[in-house]
Amino acid sequence: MTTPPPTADDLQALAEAVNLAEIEALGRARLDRNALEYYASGANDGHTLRANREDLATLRLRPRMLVDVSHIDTSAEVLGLPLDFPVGIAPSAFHGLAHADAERATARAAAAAGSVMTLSTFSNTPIEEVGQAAAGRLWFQLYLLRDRELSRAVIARAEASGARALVFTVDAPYLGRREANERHHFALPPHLSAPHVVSRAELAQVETDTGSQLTHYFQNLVDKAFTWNDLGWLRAQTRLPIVLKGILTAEDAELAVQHGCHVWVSNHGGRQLDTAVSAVAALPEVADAVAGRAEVYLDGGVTRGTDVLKAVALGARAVFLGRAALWGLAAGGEAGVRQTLELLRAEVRLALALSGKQNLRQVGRDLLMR
Ligand SMILES: Cc1cc2nc3c(=O)[nH]c(=O)nc-3n(C[C@H](O)[C@H](O)[C@H](O)COP(=O)(O)O)c2cc1C
Ligand SMILES: CCCCC(=O)C(=O)O
Repeated sequence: MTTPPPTADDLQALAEAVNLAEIEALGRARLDRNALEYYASGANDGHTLRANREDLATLRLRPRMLVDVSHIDTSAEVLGLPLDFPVGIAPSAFHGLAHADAERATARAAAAAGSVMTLSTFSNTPIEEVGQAAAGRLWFQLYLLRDRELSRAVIARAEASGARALVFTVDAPYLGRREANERHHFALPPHLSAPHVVSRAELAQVETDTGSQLTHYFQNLVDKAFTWNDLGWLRAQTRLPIVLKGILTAEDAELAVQHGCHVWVSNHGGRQLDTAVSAVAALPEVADAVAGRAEVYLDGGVTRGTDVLKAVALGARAVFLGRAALWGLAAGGEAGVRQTLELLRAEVRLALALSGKQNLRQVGRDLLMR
């Protein structure tokens, strides 16, 4: 099914939304079951999905008073790219389920907000088009395919399209079991495809009567044997910085740094190994292990300016939005993602001021209760 374009009333409701939770409700209401369950689901019982948010919310702040906060600077930098505030878009598959403009809309919103978009290997839009829309504010997420030649071709296309980093996802050799998608046989609607990896004709041949089309399709495409020893191969394919997405332990953070990579703390939005540690709970040990030798980012459960500050306090240079961006896209296309980012930017600014901080460089672990 195609999600109908947002009406004038939808866009009015979006413009009046005061927080990301309201945009989420608007976005959810516009999606059919197939799309909604795909976006919303976590693996199995959803413990990690919930823990990402709960653990962010329960961390307590230690604000300082009587600081001159008449000027607040929210700016940040990721791999040399200046950001207006420390929030980017995490890679997520299939933006075409939310809006006809799909990844182009998300990219335009990220560019307009001074953010950065990470395009998924499983996008519905070819990277060449997204690169144009992102105006230099683009990273590319790589799933390493068993077909190494196809992987090489995709990496070359990402470079040629202006991507500034390769985000290599390491937590999904197999797709976690999102049981709602299995129960209701998730499938990409016929008007959508995944142009980096597979043709619509191939997709149509995937068996769906036994579960999620996605699971079958993914399991066949992705390389499950890739290890730390193979990273040299990947390094040789690109001159872009490599970010390993899905790191949750000090041990793997150390290996990532030894292999010349940056570190993205994530449990894939609770969609992979259920009961894995929440992203924010994993962040301190990862940041300590990295010890300034590489950049550290986080995603998972970020919906508030205070969430952003807490991640920065624990060592993240920036955080990334997964579902929040998708809800915005569903609620109102480019305008919805833009509104999501602008609300969050304002919250980051206010949270800094009320914490007695003028900029992100002043945000450290002393902002948090032990
Ligand atoms: C619908 C959906 C699709 C996703 N697709 C991808 C993907 O293609 N590649 C990837 O590395 N991560 C993917 N992720 C994980 C996100 O990049 C991110 O880690 C996660 O959504 C962050 O959690 P949050 O949704 O609570 O912000 C996806 C997440 C969702 C919700
Ligand atoms: C087949 C695309 C997989 C996308 C993904 O990573 C997810 O759904 O979490």
